[in-house]
Amino acid sequence: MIVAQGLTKRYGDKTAVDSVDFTVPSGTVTGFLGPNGAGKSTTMRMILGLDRPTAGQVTVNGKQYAKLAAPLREVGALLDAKAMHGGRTAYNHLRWMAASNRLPKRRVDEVLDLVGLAQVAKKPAKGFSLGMGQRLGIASALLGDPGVLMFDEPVNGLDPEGILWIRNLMKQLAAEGRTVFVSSHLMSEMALTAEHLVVIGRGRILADTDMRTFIDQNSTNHVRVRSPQHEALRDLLNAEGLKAAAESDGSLRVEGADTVRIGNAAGQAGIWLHELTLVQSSLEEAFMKLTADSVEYHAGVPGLHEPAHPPQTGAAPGWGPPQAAGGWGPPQDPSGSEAGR
Ligand SMILES: Nc1ncnc2c1ncn2[C@@H]1O[C@H](COP(=O)(O)OP(=O)(O)OP(=O)(O)O)[C@@H](O)[C@H]1O
Repeated sequence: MIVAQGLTKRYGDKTAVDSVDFTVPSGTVTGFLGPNGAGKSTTMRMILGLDRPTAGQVTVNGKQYAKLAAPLREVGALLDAKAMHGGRTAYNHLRWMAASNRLPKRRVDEVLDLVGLAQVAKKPAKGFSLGMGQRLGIASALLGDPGVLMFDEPVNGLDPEGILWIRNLMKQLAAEGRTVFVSSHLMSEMALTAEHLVVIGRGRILADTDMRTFIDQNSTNHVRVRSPQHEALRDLLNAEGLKAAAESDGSLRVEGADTVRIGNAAGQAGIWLHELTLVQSSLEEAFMKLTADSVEYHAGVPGLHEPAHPPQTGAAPGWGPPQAAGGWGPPQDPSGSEAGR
C-alpha cells in the first residue's frame, strides 16, 4: 500500500505537487491520471525517494522508501525506460541490479523470460527499440518480486501484443494481492486495466475513486435512437420534454431519458425504431470533463488561432484561411526575387 499525506513539492515558485492525500490500495490496479505537467512523475519520484518532499510524506508499506531494508524486494518501478547504460547487455543490466540487492542469478533469467527478452539478453541495450526498452524496464521492476509496483507510461512504445501483455500482467500482479500504481495518458487502455483511479490536476487531487463511480460522476450517458420516421420521432420526444438532437449520422441523441421511456413513447405513437442504444460515457469523456480547467498546455487548432499577420488587402477582418499574398505565413518578397533565400 502507498499512502501520501500532505505531500508537497515546490520547485522555486512552481508548486508541482500541492498537499496531496491519497492511498493506493493493494489487490487492485490503480490508474494515476492527469494532464501534462499535472505532477504525476514528481509524485512517483517522491514515492521512490528520488525527490525529497517540500512538505508532507509518502510511505510504502508504512515506511519511507529510504528506510526500506531491501527496496527492490518491496517496490519495483518503471519510470524511465531509457535509464540504463546503453553499452550493457540486458542480462548484465539486470545482473548488477540483482547483485546489489542480493537477489539470485536465476531471478534474472526468470524475468527475462517473463518479459520476452530471453533471446536478446546478451545484446547491448543501446540497440533496443522503445518497446524492448520498456520490457527491460518492466523486467527491472519485477526483479525483486516486490509487493508494490509502479509504472509510468508502461505501454509507451509497445506494439498491440505488448499492450495486451502488460495489461494482463498488471491485472495478474494485482490479483496476486500486490499494489499496482500505473500512470498513462491512454484512457482507453486505462479503462480496460484499472479499477481504481487517482486523478491529479495542477498538483492537486481531483478524484480518488473507483472507475465506475468516476465515470458516472463526471459524465452523462445518452440514448442513440434511429428511426425511418426521424422527424416524427424528434417531434414526439421534444413534445415529451426530452432534448433530442439530430446527429450527422442520421440518428437522434437523447439526453435525460432511458431506453425504456423512449421505446415506450415511440411504440405508443406507432413510430418504428431501427436502433435504441444506451451509450455509456467513456473514461476519456469523464477525464476531459473533470480536468478541463487543469490543462496547462493547450495545442493550437489549425485554422482556429488568430493569425500573426492578419490579411491586409481585400479581405474582411477576422480569421480565415491562409491568403496567397499578404496573409499568414512567412513574409513574402514582393519582387518575387529568390535572392537571399
Ligand atoms: N526538476 C524540476 N524543476 C523544475 N520544475 C519541475 C521539475 N520537475 C517537474 N517540474 C514541473 O513540475 C510540474 C509537474 O511535472 P511532472 O513531470 O510531475 O508532471 P507529469 O504529470 O508527470 O507530466 P507529463 O504527463 O507531461 O509527464 C511541471 O510544471 C513541471 O514543469
